[in-house]
Amino acid sequence: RANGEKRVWSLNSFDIGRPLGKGKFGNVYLAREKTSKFVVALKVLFKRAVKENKIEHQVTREIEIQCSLKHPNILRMFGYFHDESRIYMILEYAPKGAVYAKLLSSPNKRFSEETAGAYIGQVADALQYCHSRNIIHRDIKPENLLLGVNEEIKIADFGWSVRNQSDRRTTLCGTLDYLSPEMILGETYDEKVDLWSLGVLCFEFLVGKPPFETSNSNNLCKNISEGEFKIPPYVSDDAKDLIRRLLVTESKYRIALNSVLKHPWILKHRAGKV
Ligand SMILES: O=C(O)Cn1ncc2ncnc(NCCc3cnc(NC(=O)Nc4cccc(Cl)c4)s3)c21
Repeated sequence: RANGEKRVWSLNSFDIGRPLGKGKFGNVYLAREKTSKFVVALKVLFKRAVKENKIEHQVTREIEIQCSLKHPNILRMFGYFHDESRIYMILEYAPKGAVYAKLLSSPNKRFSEETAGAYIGQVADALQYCHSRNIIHRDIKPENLLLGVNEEIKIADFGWSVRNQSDRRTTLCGTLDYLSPEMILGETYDEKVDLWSLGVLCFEFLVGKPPFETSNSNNLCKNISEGEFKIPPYVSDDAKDLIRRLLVTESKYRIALNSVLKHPWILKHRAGKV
């Protein structure tokens, strides 16, 4: 809209297409806005499920945060609306789907150094943008990364993002693999938790599994808080160096994002090396 006034949306503004993904709180559908023919992804959340899980505050915070973010590597949220039983998020459509699916279908279930380097550089770019706005994502993992029309990374699902204060009230669900030591230990934390997750993501892209994976979960917490991990020999020395600078248990010693963006391994695989 020219003067940016908030348009009021409703379900009959859209033609609904095939389901794109299924979630615990509701599904995502391909959709097309009737007048503009603009294609979007429509995430539907059931109000009852949101209420039962006491995550209304997370949904409102996500909408507030994601509508304010505009970056090529962050999935846009164009708006939202609700009816008596559901909340709808109007999202940018990522035509090349989930990074997670691409990782599973890659040879040896891992990416080449070129692909991994390009993706990690784009995630670092998007995180630098978020942190400059005092926003911590807190849930960086392959499941929350999508791919745009040119295979560019789109960080999605700010359901766990917060403004920069430690908010330990929300019990974290889903995989613990990506949790930083300070979060595991319930200490106060800051945006450096995203750096830890970036290190876990880099490891998983290059190795095909997260660094602290073990059979039973209490060892997992021990391994994470002690930061013990082994990087296989086929990983390049540059990539090993970056992983080791990100997976540092003491958060204040983790490499800063602007140094990540200047790291030799990232510069080598940056598209166009801008
Ligand atoms: O592979 C897929 O995911 C399917 N897919 N394929 C293409 C594609 N293009 C765009 N979006 C897709 N999926 C939606 C991604 C999301 C973005 N933002 C979200 N936010 C959210 O879920 N919030 C939320 C949920 C439950 C509770 C709470 Cl508190 C908050 S989900 C797409």
